[in-house]
Amino acid sequence: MSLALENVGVAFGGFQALAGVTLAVEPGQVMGLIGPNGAGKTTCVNTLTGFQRPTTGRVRLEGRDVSALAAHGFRREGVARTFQAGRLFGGLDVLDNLACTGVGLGQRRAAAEHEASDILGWMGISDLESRPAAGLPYTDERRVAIARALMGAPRYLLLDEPAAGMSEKEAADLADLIRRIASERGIGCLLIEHNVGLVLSVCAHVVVLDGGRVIEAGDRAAILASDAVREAYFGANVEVA
Ligand SMILES: Nc1ncnc2c1ncn2[C@@H]1O[C@H](COP(=O)(O)OP(=O)(O)OP(=O)(O)O)[C@@H](O)[C@H]1O
Repeated sequence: MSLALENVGVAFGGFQALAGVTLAVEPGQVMGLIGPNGAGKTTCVNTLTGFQRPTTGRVRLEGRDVSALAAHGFRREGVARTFQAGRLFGGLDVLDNLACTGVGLGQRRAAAEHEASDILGWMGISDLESRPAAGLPYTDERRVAIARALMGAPRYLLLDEPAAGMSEKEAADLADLIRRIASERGIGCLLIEHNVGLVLSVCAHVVVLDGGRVIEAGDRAAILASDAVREAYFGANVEVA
């Protein structure tokens, strides 16, 4: 069981954003995806969620070829994501932001509200229920976007830079939440982050992209020991403590 890219290439005109990328997100685990600016991380997430079609290769969900599925099809099949910007409905309160997603997934309104309330409670942010989304502080907006992605019990959750702009304490709390999403809800998570320390603290397995290619994959120790990773981030011949 996995959500996987199989030898995927993505070209934008003549520009090859991804080339021969193979990776798999497994249920109940948090996988990290790191790499310098422009490495192709967001393009990977877009391809794994139907926002971008692969030019070559395949996207597989539990073994099925879903390369041609549209984004709403991925969501209905249990693949949820968050965006770099929260993308909440500013005019609605927090509960309705979640409930709308449930209704969009085919739930009745009352069931959607019930699930929304449960998720906010599970995350410890029930106090936000009736707050208008437009007025939320940045960190709360991020947390609500994650809560909304949990509607409909997805099997996979792809998080695109969820800790951007957070303090160290807020990022540590977020790390705890992501661990709980995987361990308590059994969801397979893919975490894209510029905060490499956060990724290494949360993820058992990390994939490193550079120039649209996978240059390293492995556990924390393998990533820290990799010359290819050091070179991609800091240039050749730089010692990193
Ligand atoms: N729609 C597009 N059209 C043309 N080029 C694109 C498009 N989307 C992404 N690219 C290019 O593809 C490359 C990979 O972009 P992507 O956003 O996936 O990288 P990233 O690793 O997420 O970068 P960052 O860390 O800066 O967000 C970049 O050079 C980017 O400019």
